Amino acid sequence: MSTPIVVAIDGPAGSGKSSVSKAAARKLGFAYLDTGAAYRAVAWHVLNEAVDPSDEAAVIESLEDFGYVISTNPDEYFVRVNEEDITEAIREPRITDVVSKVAKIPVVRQYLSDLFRHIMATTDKPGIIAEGRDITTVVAPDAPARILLTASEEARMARRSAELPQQSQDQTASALRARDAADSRVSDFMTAADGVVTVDSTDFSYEQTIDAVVEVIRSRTS
Ligand SMILES: Nc1ncnc2c1ncn2[C@@H]1O[C@H](COP(=O)(O)OP(=O)(O)O)[C@@H](O)[C@H]1O
Ligand SMILES: Nc1ccn([C@@H]2O[C@H](COP(=O)(O)OP(=O)(O)O)[C@@H](O)[C@H]2O)c(=O)n1
Repeated sequence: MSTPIVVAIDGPAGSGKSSVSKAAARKLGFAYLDTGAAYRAVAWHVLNEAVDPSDEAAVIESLEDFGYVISTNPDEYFVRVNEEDITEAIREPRITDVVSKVAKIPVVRQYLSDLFRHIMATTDKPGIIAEGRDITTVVAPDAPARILLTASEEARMARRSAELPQQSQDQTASALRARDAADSRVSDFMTAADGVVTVDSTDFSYEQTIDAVVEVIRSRTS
């Protein structure tokens, strides 16, 4: 079988990476890899084992029984750890609040980046869209299509608030700001690296953003 086409998409929280990548993958018949889900799953696993997410050695040790499975089918998305379905649980604020702590540990990043490269190389689809914070720069810097998906802070906060009606807008905004600040100390996902195409979705509708991303992918891979 021929080598799959890899599409790398990075950007800050709420820019639309997950929803747009999933929709673009559907349109192109590609697989979809949500890399943030793996960092969230590590955070879930650590809390589930009553490990302190700030204790780097203990977090690293917890990787020994991290039985992680993610679906790359955009029509049937699920995330499991040791056979427990945690698709919904990893979106809870208690996970979002600590995920940056485990994501800044270099051994965790190396472990997950190797896993992502393996998933990308072994997909049975003609291509795979992988999205996160460091896919265009670290995980797949040689991908033929690399996109930085951005949106103004205001737009991103409004979108995330709409998804989290149980939290006040202020709570959602300050959590998002704090996470972006912590994450940007680890990866630069606010400026496009050389060869990375920026798609700014601030003034686009959701459908327009999908079309813009699909257009970049088509132009870079045909
Ligand atoms: N123009 C747009 N582009 C991308 N997403 C949009 C747009 N307008 C509204 N949205 C909504 O904003 C949310 C973005 O969330 P998500 O895809 O999880 O972003 P990220 O993965 O970057 O955190 C989704 O619910 C999406 O439907
Ligand atoms: N490639 C990636 C993807 C996510 N992450 C981490 O994982 C967290 C969750 O990522 P996510 O993509 O689910 O976040 P959202 O932007 O969807 O809220 C981020 O806040 C980062 O700490 C990372 O470090 N590198």
